[in-house]
Amino acid sequence: MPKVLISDKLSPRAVDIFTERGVDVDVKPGLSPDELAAIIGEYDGLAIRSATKVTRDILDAAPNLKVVGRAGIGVDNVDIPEATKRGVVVMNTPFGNAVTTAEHAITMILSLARQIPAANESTQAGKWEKSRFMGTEITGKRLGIIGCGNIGAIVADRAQGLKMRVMGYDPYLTPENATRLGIEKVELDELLAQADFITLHTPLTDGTRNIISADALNKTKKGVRIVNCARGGLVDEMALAAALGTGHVAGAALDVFENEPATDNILFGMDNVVATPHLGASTTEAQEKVALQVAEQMADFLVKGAVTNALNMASVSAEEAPILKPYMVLGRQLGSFLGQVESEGLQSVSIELDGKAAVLNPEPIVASTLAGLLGPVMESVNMVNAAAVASANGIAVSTVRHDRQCDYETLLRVTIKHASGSRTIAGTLVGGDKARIVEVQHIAVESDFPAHLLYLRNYDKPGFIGDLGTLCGKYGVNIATFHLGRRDVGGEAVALVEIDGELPDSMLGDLRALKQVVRVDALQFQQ
Ligand SMILES: NC(=O)C1=CN([C@@H]2O[C@H](COP(=O)(O)OP(=O)(O)OC[C@H]3O[C@@H](n4cnc5c(N)ncnc54)[C@H](O)[C@@H]3O)[C@@H](O)[C@H]2O)C=CC1
Ligand SMILES: O=C(O)C(=O)COP(=O)(O)O
Repeated sequence: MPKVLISDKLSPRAVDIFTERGVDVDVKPGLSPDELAAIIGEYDGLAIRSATKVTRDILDAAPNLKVVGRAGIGVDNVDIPEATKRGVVVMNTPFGNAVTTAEHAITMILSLARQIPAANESTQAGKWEKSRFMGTEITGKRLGIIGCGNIGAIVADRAQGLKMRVMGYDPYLTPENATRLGIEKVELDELLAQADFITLHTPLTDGTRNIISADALNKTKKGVRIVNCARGGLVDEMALAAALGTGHVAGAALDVFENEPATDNILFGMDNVVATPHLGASTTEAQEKVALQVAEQMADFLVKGAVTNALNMASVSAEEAPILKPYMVLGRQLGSFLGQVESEGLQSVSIELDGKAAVLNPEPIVASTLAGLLGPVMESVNMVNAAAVASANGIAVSTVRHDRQCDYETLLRVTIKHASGSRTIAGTLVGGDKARIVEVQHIAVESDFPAHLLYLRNYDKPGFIGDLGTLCGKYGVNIATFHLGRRDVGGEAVALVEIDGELPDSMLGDLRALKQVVRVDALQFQQ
């Protein structure tokens, strides 16, 4: 039974879902990095929020880890490139807390406009400072949204309800979507120059880090108010503190900080700052949704092979997973055949899909084929990282889905080009789910993918089968099945010989010495 660790505070619904779906689960929030590293080795899955940092060190200590599930949106606390290298799927729940976070941003805008937190504190202290807390109306004010994705779009909708004029900066926002969302699409400088309120809703990436820098703040309108419910690193905190100090920025509301937990920060204690402890996603409703969703996604992956909302792998739905599985196995075995025969100097691989295979989601089939192909040569290659490993090694990958008449209900052909030539193999599914070779080097020959298979290239000359049989007898190797194919009479031929057990090394030399034999490979296939 797969085993998952929940290392942050998740709704208990997650535990119920894991258990119902056949996954063992331990709940240990608040572990230090060392404590997590000490136990992560025993788990197949890790469910987190933003507190757990899934660093390279944690991944190094997690040889059995297959999936990291983020109950939430931002995954900047996960080293995704390192996870991908190790074949660990990283998934998030991209929608579950979006509404709640957008509501927090709107709350922050209103809190700033009317100085609610400071007014509350003063009033409860018995001061009644009515004239100190003069506010600003938001109706008709310009709201600049940086990042108009899920959350930004919801903020735009709610802000329009409050009669704000909304403009947005997002390089990936199409003019059509901007019109649909009622957002005036502008460049960053224009937004900075015109907005009365600026709210940030981008992920933290190299492209967005410090997007609100000292320079950007210099371009803003005097009296601007800034809201950040996205990620701490988006705003240069020193520059913001300086701009608040001079009064150029009238107020800032921050849910997220450069260093979290933020127990000490240059912005704390300033009059015009509202701060919350990364509460954007913290409502009962949102936490139920993300916990339930992450547990469903992780359990479906670990138990059924379904991939949903993965950031480093193509999606495979729970319905698709059982349909795709035999095709993925066929791809893996065909890839493995070629990878075992030709491991050096791979330049390109082409994967052709015919018949039923051509109408399926090709990405998982291609990923599985690449994993089979590269597995014999490179350590720790799997479906998650195979495409990245191929690309990192300069291997060009192409996929062709044929829409044509085909002799087989399904045909998958894998062709590799390498330093000294090319190789190709094709296979089908017998009875809908049993992988079978039907061609090697364009020579028709049929075989399953048994645990031990001898692949011989020979010349079609009398005596070959007798010599092979004699050698098998001499070494005590039992032949289970024997398949022959040839290009033409007396010409190039292929033999695929299933044997019971491993081929003795010394027999390989004797086989290669047979006069009709061009090459021999002893192949093994995962069953
Ligand atoms: N405070 C909290 O508790 C929460 C914070 N978040 C944060 O909010 C962020 C946004 O979440 P979603 O809207 O769901 O993500 P999303 O992926 O739907 O939207 C992000 C948008 O940012 C845009 N973007 C990317 N680079 C940009 C750039 N350089 N300039 C302007 N726009 C850029 C993208 O095109 C995209 O439209 C998350 O990445 C997460 O860090 C999310 C949930 C809760
Ligand atoms: O979903 C996100 O990106 C968040 O920032 C929410 O963080 P949390 O799950 O509350 O630690």
